[in-house]
Amino acid sequence: MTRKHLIAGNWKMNETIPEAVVLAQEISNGADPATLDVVDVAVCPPFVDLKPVKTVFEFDKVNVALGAQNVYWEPKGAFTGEISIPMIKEIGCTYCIIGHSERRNLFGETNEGVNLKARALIEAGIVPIICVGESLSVRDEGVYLDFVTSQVRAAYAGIDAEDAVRTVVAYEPVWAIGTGRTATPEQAEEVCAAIRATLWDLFGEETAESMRVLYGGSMNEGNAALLLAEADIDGGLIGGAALKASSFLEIVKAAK
Ligand SMILES: O=C(CO)COP(=O)(O)O
Repeated sequence: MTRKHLIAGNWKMNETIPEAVVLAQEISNGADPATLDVVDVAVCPPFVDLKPVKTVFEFDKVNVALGAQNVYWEPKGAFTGEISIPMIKEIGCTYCIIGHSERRNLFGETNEGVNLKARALIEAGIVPIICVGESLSVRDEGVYLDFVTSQVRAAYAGIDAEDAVRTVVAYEPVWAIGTGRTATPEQAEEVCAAIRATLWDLFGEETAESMRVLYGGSMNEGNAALLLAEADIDGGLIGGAALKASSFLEIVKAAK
């Protein structure tokens, strides 16, 4: 089964609107249209940057999709400070990251919340990028496969194969995020393969084999090709290296 690679840039809490416009323009100017036909590419800027970034890509007619970094599952109402799925949909998001370890660890996001978000996004036709990954202490205890696969099972509770096929999983070991300490291709593949085995168990072979499992954590232009060559790694969720257009585009090229 050949799966189209997806390279998604998670800009995290970086880039004011003018900075975001410059970065989007650099990506747009540097992107090779032929590569964008064979690799799915998305950027996930902060909420306030979504519209300006969208405008750049639309004006340049460049095939880069837009994603949000978080969302709330209720459609509207008294939820001060939250952003709804209809809002990100209207602005043009086709992806939404959920369950990022920074949200889980710093903002109390739970497996249950991730599941509610996944279901609401699927319902709205937006692709959730469901993040899972273990901390260093969990890895050192040797129970990381159990930990990560139970995060996957919790995220997909009540979701059937027909809907699961429209989702993406991102394996992001917490110890590799922003640390420069990338998982080796073998370490990343071991967990991504275990995630796929879990998806197989939940949804059957055909669905599991057609779903994309990304790796994220200090992925850059120097290590992307080897990570992306692994059988169960279908793309990358890029943090720091996504903030420099040339690095991001090198990773996109490596995903061809
Ligand atoms: O958290 C990440 C993407 O969501 C990875 O971040 P870094 O690429 O900066 O390690």
